[in-house]
Amino acid sequence: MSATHSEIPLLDVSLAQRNKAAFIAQLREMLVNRGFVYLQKTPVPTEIIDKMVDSTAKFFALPTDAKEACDMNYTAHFNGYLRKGSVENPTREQFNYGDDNADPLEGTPEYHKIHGTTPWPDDALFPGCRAAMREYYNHLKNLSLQFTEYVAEALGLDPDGFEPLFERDVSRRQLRCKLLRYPTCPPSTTGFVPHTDSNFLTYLLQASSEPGLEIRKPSGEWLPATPIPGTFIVLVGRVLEKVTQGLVKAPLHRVVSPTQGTRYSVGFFQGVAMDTRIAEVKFEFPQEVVDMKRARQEREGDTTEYPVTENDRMPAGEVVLNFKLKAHPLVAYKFYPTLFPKFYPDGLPERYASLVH
Ligand SMILES: O=C(O)CCC(=O)C(=O)O
Ligand SMILES: [Fe+2]
Repeated sequence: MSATHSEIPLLDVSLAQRNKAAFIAQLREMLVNRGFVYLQKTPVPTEIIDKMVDSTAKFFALPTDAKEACDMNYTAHFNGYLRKGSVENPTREQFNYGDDNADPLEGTPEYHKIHGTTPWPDDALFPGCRAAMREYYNHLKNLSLQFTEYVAEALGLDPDGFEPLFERDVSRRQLRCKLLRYPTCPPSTTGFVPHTDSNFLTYLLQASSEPGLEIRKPSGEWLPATPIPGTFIVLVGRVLEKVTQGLVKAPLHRVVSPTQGTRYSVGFFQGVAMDTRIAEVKFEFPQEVVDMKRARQEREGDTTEYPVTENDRMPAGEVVLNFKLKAHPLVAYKFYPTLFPKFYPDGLPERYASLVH
Protein backbone atom coordinates (compact mmCIF):
# COMPACT_ATOMS: atom_id res chain seq x y z
CA MET A 1 0.00 0.00 0.00
CA SER A 2 1.42 3.39 -0.84
CA ALA A 3 0.89 6.54 1.19
CA THR A 4 -1.66 9.10 0.03
CA HIS A 5 -0.22 12.44 -0.99
CA SER A 6 -1.77 14.29 1.94
CA GLU A 7 0.03 12.03 4.41
CA ILE A 8 3.46 13.04 3.11
CA PRO A 9 4.37 16.51 4.42
CA LEU A 10 6.21 18.12 1.48
CA LEU A 11 8.01 21.39 2.18
CA ASP A 12 9.29 23.56 -0.67
CA VAL A 13 12.53 25.00 0.74
CA SER A 14 12.73 27.64 -2.00
CA LEU A 15 9.58 29.21 -0.48
CA ALA A 16 11.81 30.53 2.32
CA GLN A 17 13.26 33.04 -0.18
CA ARG A 18 9.86 34.12 -1.54
CA ASN A 19 7.58 34.08 1.50
CA LYS A 20 9.43 33.42 4.71
CA ALA A 21 6.36 33.70 6.97
CA ALA A 22 4.39 31.12 4.98
CA PHE A 23 7.41 28.80 4.91
CA ILE A 24 7.96 29.02 8.67
CA ALA A 25 4.25 28.43 9.36
CA GLN A 26 4.26 25.28 7.19
CA LEU A 27 7.42 24.00 8.82
CA ARG A 28 5.99 24.60 12.31
CA GLU A 29 2.86 22.62 11.50
CA MET A 30 4.90 19.72 10.06
CA LEU A 31 7.38 19.62 12.92
CA VAL A 32 4.90 19.87 15.76
CA ASN A 33 2.23 17.61 14.31
CA ARG A 34 4.34 14.99 12.47
CA GLY A 35 8.03 15.04 13.46
CA PHE A 36 9.17 14.48 9.87
CA VAL A 37 9.24 16.54 6.68
CA TYR A 38 10.10 15.87 3.04
CA LEU A 39 12.28 18.74 1.83
CA GLN A 40 12.02 19.53 -1.85
CA LYS A 41 13.71 22.21 -3.97
CA THR A 42 16.64 22.46 -1.56
CA PRO A 43 19.86 24.30 -2.48
CA VAL A 44 21.63 20.92 -2.93
CA PRO A 45 22.26 20.68 -6.72
CA THR A 46 20.71 17.71 -8.55
CA GLU A 47 24.07 16.68 -9.99
CA ILE A 48 25.54 16.38 -6.47
CA ILE A 49 22.66 14.12 -5.42
CA ASP A 50 22.96 12.06 -8.62
CA LYS A 51 26.68 11.61 -8.07
CA MET A 52 26.06 10.49 -4.49
CA VAL A 53 23.39 8.00 -5.59
CA ASP A 54 25.81 6.61 -8.17
CA SER A 55 28.73 6.50 -5.69
CA THR A 56 26.65 4.69 -3.09
CA ALA A 57 25.80 1.81 -5.45
CA LYS A 58 29.40 1.73 -6.71
CA PHE A 59 30.84 1.58 -3.21
CA PHE A 60 28.78 -1.47 -2.29
CA ALA A 61 29.58 -3.10 -5.66
CA LEU A 62 33.32 -3.10 -4.79
CA PRO A 63 34.87 -6.53 -4.21
CA THR A 64 34.43 -7.76 -0.63
CA ASP A 65 38.15 -7.48 0.17
CA ALA A 66 38.19 -3.84 -0.99
CA LYS A 67 35.26 -3.04 1.31
CA GLU A 68 36.80 -4.99 4.17
CA ALA A 69 40.01 -2.97 3.77
CA CYS A 70 37.87 -0.04 5.05
CA ASP A 71 36.56 -2.01 8.04
CA MET A 72 35.05 0.05 10.85
CA ASN A 73 37.22 -1.87 13.31
CA TYR A 74 40.40 -0.21 11.95
CA THR A 75 39.81 3.15 13.62
CA ALA A 76 38.56 4.53 16.93
CA HIS A 77 36.01 6.77 15.20
CA PHE A 78 33.17 4.45 14.13
CA ASN A 79 33.70 5.33 10.48
CA GLY A 80 34.19 2.76 7.73
CA TYR A 81 32.57 -0.39 6.43
CA LEU A 82 30.29 -2.67 8.43
CA ARG A 83 29.53 -6.01 6.81
CA LYS A 84 26.09 -7.54 7.24
CA GLY A 85 25.57 -10.09 9.99
CA SER A 86 25.83 -8.03 13.18
CA VAL A 87 22.93 -7.82 15.62
CA GLU A 88 21.98 -4.31 14.47
CA ASN A 89 22.59 -5.10 10.77
CA PRO A 90 21.36 -8.65 10.12
CA THR A 91 20.90 -8.09 6.38
CA ARG A 92 22.13 -4.61 5.49
CA GLU A 93 25.66 -3.37 4.73
CA GLN A 94 26.84 0.03 5.91
CA PHE A 95 29.60 2.59 5.35
CA ASN A 96 30.03 5.60 7.67
CA TYR A 97 32.15 8.66 7.10
CA GLY A 98 32.63 12.02 8.79
CA ASP A 99 34.84 15.05 8.43
CA ASP A 100 38.36 14.19 7.25
CA ASN A 101 39.94 17.07 9.17
CA ALA A 102 38.52 16.14 12.50
CA ASP A 103 40.97 14.09 14.50
CA PRO A 104 40.64 14.66 18.25
CA LEU A 105 42.50 17.60 19.78
CA GLU A 106 45.31 16.94 22.31
CA GLY A 107 44.16 16.76 25.90
CA THR A 108 40.42 16.44 25.20
CA PRO A 109 38.33 13.79 27.01
CA GLU A 110 38.34 10.23 25.64
CA TYR A 111 34.86 10.56 24.15
CA HIS A 112 36.27 13.15 21.71
CA LYS A 113 37.75 10.16 19.84
CA ILE A 114 34.29 9.45 18.35
CA HIS A 115 35.10 12.27 15.91
CA GLY A 116 37.89 11.43 13.45
CA THR A 117 39.04 10.23 10.05
CA THR A 118 37.58 7.54 7.79
CA PRO A 119 39.24 4.49 6.20
CA TRP A 120 38.40 5.28 2.53
CA PRO A 121 38.51 2.73 -0.30
CA ASP A 122 41.63 2.73 -2.44
CA ASP A 123 41.27 5.53 -5.02
CA ALA A 124 42.65 3.20 -7.73
CA LEU A 125 39.72 0.81 -7.15
CA PHE A 126 37.09 3.54 -7.04
CA PRO A 127 38.41 6.77 -8.56
CA GLY A 128 36.60 9.83 -7.24
CA CYS A 129 34.72 8.05 -4.46
CA ARG A 130 36.06 10.17 -1.66
CA ALA A 131 35.73 13.43 -3.60
CA ALA A 132 32.08 12.80 -4.54
CA MET A 133 31.16 11.77 -1.01
CA ARG A 134 33.01 14.72 0.47
CA GLU A 135 31.20 17.11 -1.87
CA TYR A 136 27.84 15.66 -0.85
CA TYR A 137 28.81 15.94 2.82
CA ASN A 138 29.72 19.62 2.43
CA HIS A 139 26.38 20.40 0.78
CA LEU A 140 24.47 18.53 3.47
CA LYS A 141 26.46 20.32 6.14
CA ASN A 142 25.36 23.68 4.71
CA LEU A 143 21.79 22.43 4.43
CA SER A 144 21.87 21.35 8.08
CA LEU A 145 23.24 24.73 9.24
CA GLN A 146 20.52 26.58 7.32
CA PHE A 147 17.72 24.20 8.26
CA THR A 148 18.59 24.35 11.96
CA GLU A 149 17.93 28.10 11.80
CA TYR A 150 14.57 27.49 10.15
CA VAL A 151 13.65 24.93 12.82
CA ALA A 152 14.55 27.42 15.55
CA GLU A 153 12.37 30.07 13.92
CA ALA A 154 9.52 27.62 13.38
CA LEU A 155 9.54 26.88 17.11
CA GLY A 156 9.57 30.59 17.98
CA LEU A 157 13.28 31.08 18.79
CA ASP A 158 15.76 33.42 17.12
CA PRO A 159 17.44 31.84 14.07
CA ASP A 160 20.57 31.10 16.14
CA GLY A 161 18.48 29.92 19.10
CA PHE A 162 19.82 26.35 19.03
CA GLU A 163 23.49 27.43 18.79
CA PRO A 164 24.19 26.69 22.50
CA LEU A 165 23.76 23.00 21.63
CA PHE A 166 26.44 22.91 18.93
CA GLU A 167 30.23 23.08 18.58
CA ARG A 168 31.21 26.72 18.14
CA ASP A 169 33.83 25.65 15.59
CA VAL A 170 31.65 24.72 12.60
CA SER A 171 34.42 22.44 11.25
CA ARG A 172 34.04 20.25 14.36
CA ARG A 173 30.27 19.80 14.26
CA GLN A 174 29.05 16.28 14.99
CA LEU A 175 27.99 15.26 11.49
CA ARG A 176 28.16 11.78 10.02
CA CYS A 177 27.09 10.27 6.74
CA LYS A 178 25.89 6.66 6.63
CA LEU A 179 25.46 4.73 3.39
CA LEU A 180 23.16 1.71 3.52
CA ARG A 181 22.46 -1.20 1.19
CA TYR A 182 19.46 -3.48 1.71
CA PRO A 183 19.49 -6.58 -0.53
CA THR A 184 16.45 -8.52 -1.77
CA CYS A 185 14.97 -10.67 1.02
CA PRO A 186 11.89 -12.86 1.58
CA PRO A 187 8.68 -10.87 2.26
CA SER A 188 8.48 -9.06 5.63
CA THR A 189 12.20 -9.38 6.41
CA THR A 190 13.37 -6.65 8.79
CA GLY A 191 15.97 -4.39 7.17
CA PHE A 192 16.28 -2.21 10.24
CA VAL A 193 14.28 -2.53 13.46
CA PRO A 194 11.79 0.10 14.66
CA HIS A 195 13.70 2.90 16.39
CA THR A 196 13.91 6.63 16.91
CA ASP A 197 17.14 8.41 15.96
CA SER A 198 19.15 9.52 18.97
CA ASN A 199 20.61 12.71 17.45
CA PHE A 200 19.25 16.22 16.75
CA LEU A 201 18.02 15.88 13.14
CA THR A 202 18.55 13.29 10.38
CA TYR A 203 18.51 14.16 6.66
CA LEU A 204 17.75 11.02 4.69
CA LEU A 205 18.29 10.53 0.96
CA GLN A 206 16.48 7.51 -0.45
CA ALA A 207 19.02 6.58 -3.09
CA SER A 208 16.91 4.10 -5.13
CA SER A 209 13.27 3.61 -6.07
CA GLU A 210 12.73 0.49 -3.91
CA PRO A 211 10.32 1.21 -1.03
CA GLY A 212 10.94 -0.02 2.51
CA LEU A 213 11.18 2.90 4.92
CA GLU A 214 8.09 3.21 7.13
CA ILE A 215 7.22 5.83 9.75
CA ARG A 216 4.76 5.08 12.53
CA LYS A 217 1.68 7.24 12.75
CA PRO A 218 0.23 8.18 16.17
CA SER A 219 -2.58 5.68 15.41
CA GLY A 220 0.05 2.91 15.41
CA GLU A 221 -0.20 2.28 11.65
CA TRP A 222 3.00 2.29 9.61
CA LEU A 223 3.10 4.92 6.88
CA PRO A 224 5.23 3.94 3.86
CA ALA A 225 7.72 6.78 3.31
CA THR A 226 7.66 6.54 -0.46
CA PRO A 227 10.94 7.55 -2.16
CA ILE A 228 10.36 10.86 -3.98
CA PRO A 229 13.29 11.81 -6.23
CA GLY A 230 14.99 15.10 -5.35
CA THR A 231 13.74 15.11 -1.74
CA PHE A 232 15.34 14.59 1.66
CA ILE A 233 13.30 13.27 4.55
CA VAL A 234 14.14 15.15 7.72
CA LEU A 235 13.44 13.17 10.89
CA VAL A 236 13.39 14.68 14.36
CA GLY A 237 15.80 12.91 16.74
CA ARG A 238 15.54 12.27 20.47
CA VAL A 239 17.84 15.17 21.44
CA LEU A 240 15.57 17.67 19.70
CA GLU A 241 12.51 16.04 21.27
CA LYS A 242 14.12 16.26 24.70
CA VAL A 243 15.37 19.86 24.53
CA THR A 244 11.95 21.00 23.33
CA GLN A 245 10.17 18.95 26.02
CA GLY A 246 8.19 17.17 23.32
CA LEU A 247 7.16 20.22 21.25
CA VAL A 248 8.45 18.03 18.44
CA LYS A 249 8.53 14.25 18.70
CA ALA A 250 11.10 11.83 17.30
CA PRO A 251 9.09 9.52 15.02
CA LEU A 252 9.49 5.77 15.28
CA HIS A 253 10.63 4.37 11.93
CA ARG A 254 11.82 1.06 10.46
CA VAL A 255 12.96 -0.47 7.19
CA VAL A 256 11.35 -3.53 5.62
CA SER A 257 13.80 -5.20 3.20
CA PRO A 258 12.91 -5.10 -0.50
CA THR A 259 11.44 -8.25 -2.04
CA GLN A 260 12.95 -7.34 -5.38
CA GLY A 261 15.88 -5.15 -6.38
CA THR A 262 18.21 -3.47 -3.92
CA ARG A 263 17.39 -0.52 -1.72
CA TYR A 264 20.03 2.15 -1.01
CA SER A 265 19.81 5.08 1.35
CA VAL A 266 22.17 7.74 2.67
CA GLY A 267 21.55 9.20 6.12
CA PHE A 268 23.18 12.44 7.25
CA PHE A 269 23.11 12.54 11.05
CA GLN A 270 23.40 15.89 12.82
CA GLY A 271 24.39 15.58 16.47
CA VAL A 272 25.00 18.15 19.19
CA ALA A 273 28.46 19.13 20.53
CA MET A 274 30.33 16.39 22.36
CA ASP A 275 30.59 18.49 25.54
CA THR A 276 26.91 19.54 25.63
CA ARG A 277 25.00 18.34 28.67
CA ILE A 278 21.33 18.33 27.70
CA ALA A 279 20.23 18.95 31.30
CA GLU A 280 22.06 22.29 31.31
CA VAL A 281 20.46 23.75 28.18
CA LYS A 282 17.12 25.52 28.61
CA PHE A 283 14.90 27.16 26.01
CA GLU A 284 11.78 29.31 26.35
CA PHE A 285 9.19 28.64 23.66
CA PRO A 286 6.25 30.98 22.93
CA GLN A 287 2.82 30.06 24.25
CA GLU A 288 1.45 29.74 20.72
CA VAL A 289 3.79 26.80 19.99
CA VAL A 290 3.24 25.22 23.40
CA ASP A 291 -0.52 25.36 22.70
CA MET A 292 -0.02 23.49 19.42
CA LYS A 293 1.82 20.77 21.33
CA ARG A 294 -0.99 20.54 23.93
CA ALA A 295 -3.59 20.21 21.18
CA ARG A 296 -1.60 17.41 19.54
CA GLN A 297 -1.11 15.62 22.86
CA GLU A 298 -4.83 15.77 23.58
CA ARG A 299 -5.70 14.48 20.12
CA GLU A 300 -3.25 11.62 20.46
CA GLY A 301 -3.77 10.85 24.15
CA ASP A 302 -0.04 11.45 24.67
CA THR A 303 0.97 11.91 28.31
CA THR A 304 4.75 11.63 27.84
CA GLU A 305 6.85 13.54 30.37
CA TYR A 306 10.49 14.47 30.00
CA PRO A 307 12.28 14.10 33.33
CA VAL A 308 16.04 14.75 33.47
CA THR A 309 17.91 11.43 33.19
CA GLU A 310 21.45 10.38 34.04
CA ASN A 311 22.37 10.57 30.34
CA ASP A 312 21.09 14.16 30.16
CA ARG A 313 23.62 15.12 32.83
CA MET A 314 26.49 13.49 30.92
CA PRO A 315 28.35 15.08 27.98
CA ALA A 316 26.50 14.09 24.79
CA GLY A 317 29.72 12.63 23.34
CA GLU A 318 30.04 10.26 26.27
CA VAL A 319 26.46 9.07 25.78
CA VAL A 320 27.20 8.41 22.09
CA LEU A 321 30.47 6.64 22.92
CA ASN A 322 28.81 4.35 25.49
CA PHE A 323 26.16 3.39 22.97
CA LYS A 324 28.74 2.72 20.25
CA LEU A 325 31.07 0.72 22.52
CA LYS A 326 28.18 -1.65 23.29
CA ALA A 327 27.55 -2.14 19.56
CA HIS A 328 31.24 -2.48 18.53
CA PRO A 329 33.18 -4.76 20.91
CA LEU A 330 36.30 -4.95 18.74
CA VAL A 331 36.64 -1.17 18.55
CA ALA A 332 36.21 -1.06 22.34
CA TYR A 333 38.93 -3.72 22.77
CA LYS A 334 41.46 -2.13 20.40
CA PHE A 335 40.98 1.60 20.97
CA TYR A 336 39.31 2.08 24.37
CA PRO A 337 41.22 -0.34 26.64
CA THR A 338 40.39 1.53 29.84
CA LEU A 339 36.65 1.49 29.12
CA PHE A 340 36.57 -2.04 27.65
CA PRO A 341 36.28 -3.97 30.99
CA LYS A 342 33.26 -1.89 32.02
CA PHE A 343 31.31 -3.01 28.94
CA TYR A 344 32.82 -6.50 28.53
CA PRO A 345 33.64 -7.85 32.02
CA ASP A 346 34.01 -11.37 30.53
CA GLY A 347 36.43 -10.24 27.81
CA LEU A 348 35.94 -10.06 24.05
CA PRO A 349 32.93 -12.09 22.86
CA GLU A 350 34.10 -15.38 21.25
CA ARG A 351 33.05 -14.54 17.68
CA TYR A 352 35.29 -11.44 17.63
CA ALA A 353 38.47 -13.19 18.84
CA SER A 354 39.50 -14.33 15.34
CA LEU A 355 39.23 -10.74 14.04
CA VAL A 356 41.89 -9.28 16.37
CA HIS A 357 44.96 -8.33 14.38
O1 LIG B 1 17.54 3.25 5.38
C1 LIG B 1 16.74 4.11 5.73
O2 LIG B 1 15.98 4.66 4.93
C2 LIG B 1 16.62 4.52 7.18
C3 LIG B 1 17.78 4.12 8.05
C4 LIG B 1 17.62 4.58 9.44
O3 LIG B 1 16.56 4.88 9.91
C5 LIG B 1 18.80 4.70 10.31
O4 LIG B 1 19.88 4.19 9.94
O5 LIG B 1 18.69 5.31 11.40
FE1 LIG C 1 16.77 5.99 11.74
